[in-house]
Amino acid sequence: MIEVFVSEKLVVRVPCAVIEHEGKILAGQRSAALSFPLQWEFPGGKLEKGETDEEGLIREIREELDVEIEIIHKLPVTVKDQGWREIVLVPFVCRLRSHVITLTEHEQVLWLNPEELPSIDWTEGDLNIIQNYYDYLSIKL
Ligand SMILES: Nc1nc2c([nH]c(=O)n2[C@@H]2O[C@H](COP(=O)(O)OP(=O)(O)OP(=O)(O)O)[C@@H](O)[C@H]2O)c(=O)[nH]1
Repeated sequence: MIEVFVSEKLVVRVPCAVIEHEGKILAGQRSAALSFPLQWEFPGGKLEKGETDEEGLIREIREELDVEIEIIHKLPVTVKDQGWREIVLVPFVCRLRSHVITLTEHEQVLWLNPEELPSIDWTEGDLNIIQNYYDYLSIKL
């Protein structure tokens, strides 16, 4: 895991994936045993030493969902202040390269239409990601 102290605050970089498949987007429900239990997130996680955002994301998605992804587009970074640390969320629009998902960490996943995304209880900061994803879709269309 890469952690950097800036002005005494821990900064943690977390690449995460907005995975598109057949017009829907994957949301993952965090485990009841983790921080922010049962809230929804875009799968991903903290970087390991020496990894780029893209390498870390591909590894995390393999570990969490047992699938391969193709990274399509980087969305703007969203910073989430948790008081004692800052989470720097680095979202990427991705597509599946393999299709059988096996969950190793999440309680469940949902495939949602883009307009359904705000209807579930996301971890704080993710609504920014959703808005940035909408902006990306509007430019793309
Ligand atoms: N993967 C992911 N993490 C997110 C999102 N939004 C968000 O705030 N986070 C936070 O970023 C951190 C990601 O770390 P992680 O995936 O290794 O999860 P973790 O529970 O083991 O970490 P933690 O115990 O340090 O909080 C978590 O604190 C998680 O709550 C998101 O959309 N995707």
